[in-house]
Amino acid sequence: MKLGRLNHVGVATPSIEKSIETYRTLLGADVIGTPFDLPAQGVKVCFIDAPNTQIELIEPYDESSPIAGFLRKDPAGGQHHVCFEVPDIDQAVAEMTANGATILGAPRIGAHGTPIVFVHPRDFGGMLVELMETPKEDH
Ligand SMILES: CC[C@H](C(=O)O)C(=O)SCCNC(=O)CCNC(=O)[C@H](O)C(C)(C)COP(=O)(O)OP(=O)(O)OC[C@H]1O[C@@H](n2cnc3c(N)ncnc32)[C@H](O)[C@@H]1OP(=O)(O)O
Ligand SMILES: [Co+2]
Repeated sequence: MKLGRLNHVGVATPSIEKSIETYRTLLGADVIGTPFDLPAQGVKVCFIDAPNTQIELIEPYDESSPIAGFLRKDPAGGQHHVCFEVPDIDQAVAEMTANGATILGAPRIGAHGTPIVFVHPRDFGGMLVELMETPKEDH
């Protein structure tokens, strides 16, 4: 398995619109596209651009969303996960599992249209890690 770039930092928010305003006003940041829903993942998503990575703003799609649970603990939201790219998600899952990591569920399609998985926070000292297969055009 080869660790790829830091694709994004996931930031939970109760309001993507308000967070966009904050990133624009305080950081002069650009928004990539417009917010979009990922019902299967329970989130509304919008990416903030940065030169070498992105901020992934994530808002609960509904009350069953993992982000709704996160906001119940931290109503203002905050840093939720980091996402690293890997060349082959299945190989990464197999190797990490063999090394004792707890992979949360089977790979599914994430916000960039490629397979993703999450690794339990306890494997990384309390940090939720997402692995995302590098888009083919970026190989
Ligand atoms: C997929 C679309 C998009 C993309 O990039 O493509 C996204 O990134 S969507 C992101 C939203 N989706 C997910 O987060 C899916 C993975 N998350 C989960 O499976 C759960 O949220 C899980 C397992 C991390 C926690 O769920 P659980 O119901 O167990 O929540 P608890 O509140 O009971 O927490 C248990 C334990 O984990 C700690 N925890 C929870 N969330 C986080 C977090 N974001 N970062 C770090 N730690 C977290 C929580 O504090 C508890 O710790 P404990 O020591 O047991 O008190
Ligand atoms: Co993510």
